Amino acid sequence: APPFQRRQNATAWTDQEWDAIIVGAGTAGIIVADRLSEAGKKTLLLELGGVSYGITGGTEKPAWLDGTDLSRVDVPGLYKSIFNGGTDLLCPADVVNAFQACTIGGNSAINAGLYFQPPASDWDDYHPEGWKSADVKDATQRLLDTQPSVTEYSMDDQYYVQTGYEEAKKWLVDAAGFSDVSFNEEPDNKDRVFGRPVYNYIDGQRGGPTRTYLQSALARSNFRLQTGARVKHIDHINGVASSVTVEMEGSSIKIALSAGGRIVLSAGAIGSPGLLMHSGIGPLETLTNVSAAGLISNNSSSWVINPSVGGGLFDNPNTYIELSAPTIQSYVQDYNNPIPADRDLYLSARSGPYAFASQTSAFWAYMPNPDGTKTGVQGTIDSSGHGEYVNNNTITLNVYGTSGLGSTGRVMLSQDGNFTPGPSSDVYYSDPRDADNIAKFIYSIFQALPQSTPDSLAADGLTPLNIPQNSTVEEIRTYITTWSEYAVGAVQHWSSSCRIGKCVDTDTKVIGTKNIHVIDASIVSPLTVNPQFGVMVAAEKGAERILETWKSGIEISL
Ligand SMILES: Cc1cc2nc3c(=O)[nH]c(=O)nc-3n(C[C@H](O)[C@H](O)[C@H](O)COP(=O)(O)OP(=O)(O)OC[C@H]3O[C@@H](n4cnc5c(N)ncnc54)[C@H](O)[C@@H]3O)c2cc1C
Repeated sequence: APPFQRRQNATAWTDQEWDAIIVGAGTAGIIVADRLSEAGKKTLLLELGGVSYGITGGTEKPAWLDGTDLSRVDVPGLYKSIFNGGTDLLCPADVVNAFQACTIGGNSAINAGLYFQPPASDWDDYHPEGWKSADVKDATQRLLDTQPSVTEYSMDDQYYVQTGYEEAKKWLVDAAGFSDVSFNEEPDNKDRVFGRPVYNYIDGQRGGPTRTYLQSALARSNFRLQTGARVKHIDHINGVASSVTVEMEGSSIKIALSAGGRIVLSAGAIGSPGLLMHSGIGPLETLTNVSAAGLISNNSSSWVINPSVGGGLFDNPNTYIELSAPTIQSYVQDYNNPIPADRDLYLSARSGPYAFASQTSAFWAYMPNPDGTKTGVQGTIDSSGHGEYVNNNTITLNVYGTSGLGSTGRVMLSQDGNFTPGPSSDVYYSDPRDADNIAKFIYSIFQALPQSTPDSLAADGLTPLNIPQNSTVEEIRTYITTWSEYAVGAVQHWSSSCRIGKCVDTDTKVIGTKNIHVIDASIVSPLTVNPQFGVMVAAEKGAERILETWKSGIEISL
């Protein structure tokens, strides 16, 4: 049994009634469960996956970690190896049609750990009253107090693998005029800024809610984490939930809520809308289709019709730009066979190239729109090439579109009879303005590079290999919107599919229901930065809202 089973509430948990049932021990779910259990609520956290970090009992690891208490999850430098498969950490195919983690910590157990505080404008411009930057200020502070953001991740305070950083700085700061900033000191400044990435690592290892919030929750006797428990649907009548139906080891069981109890879905931006739809909560047409297959247990007269469930699904459109310079020395962290000196530096001192996920710099800008709005763009520079461009002098710049984009899709259920939730095909570039803005941005920063072509590389400075430096805006636009190994790939930053003010109210309660909440990436609008920091703020704020409405004695009766 994993070590955590010793402390928590362990007796006959399936026969008990719970004040709060949280579905998904991921990035947001762990935080919500910790805060509700801290407030005295009897809290059950259900996770379909299993162990991940060494601290949870995770043992998946390369041989060079044998004899340590680390799993692959703990070592930041093993981040990219997740894309090679062969792991129990990822979601089974019938859970979500996307590349996502199903394990303790959710995607925070497999992500790169980039941990950027969203600028205040993300809350002020894109979220409703009650969720403006002033409203989430305390939640943000609680988050930072529990899980700091760090720029110095290598425990010896050195930076490694820096040739790409140096060249990028020459390009963007010296030639293009971006400001060189410390992102943690100026989180609100995201217009033409360049700097070193910041991460949620702790003492040279992966951090995140599993290392922080989950540990405090596990020390409480009114809390239980149950792994291997897949929630199939919520049992409710007209939005008043009484239990959840869970599949465990092949059998189906019902776990009951206590009177006045709450269900919180934290199954991720694809999973949570999917679970609502499977429970008879969502757009009428979807419910009708699922129901025709016999998959919704409650009668149509007790459904909750909410057309915004699954609507507005967002992911960053991205393009890889391969960049070469004579001064660049690329670096790839190897899963099985690290360079011995780098391995020893990590094992003995949590330092060196394995102490980070290989992003050496990041930058942001906004593109102004004629209607006064602005479209965010982000660049992240990695330590090695990609695809066909993997020689020693090559690094990869990943350019994303971020906040203010117009393109969104929705969570759809598969038509193969399983009704597996996944993204619709119009997530990327369905609004032509997005591709225009991103192409114009790439064009503008290319103007600050030395003149070069892929066949005649610049003698000094960076040469783009897959998109020529002298491309026109139109050529860049075509490149970024045409599928290739470098363009129109999913970043897997799914969000915004059950937004605050549309799908859930400002207390995170699903509109039309009495005691069913969603708190995860679903409720957050597209952010200027990588999503996890904002998702964690939403978890702190969402838990605060739930406790507030609980305190004020809003009665829930059947
Ligand atoms: C490869 C990768 C790299 C990334 N890198 C970064 C990064 O560096 N920085 C950043 O900010 N963001 C990054 N992201 C995105 C970020 O990790 C996610 O946006 C964030 O973790 C989402 O949190 P969440 O709480 O919404 O869901 P998740 O963390 O996905 O949690 C959902 C949980 O619910 C569980 N679950 C789902 N369905 C059920 C069910 N039916 N029953 C029980 N449990 C269920 C899942 O197993 C999972 O544990 C990355 C994502 C990926 C995939």
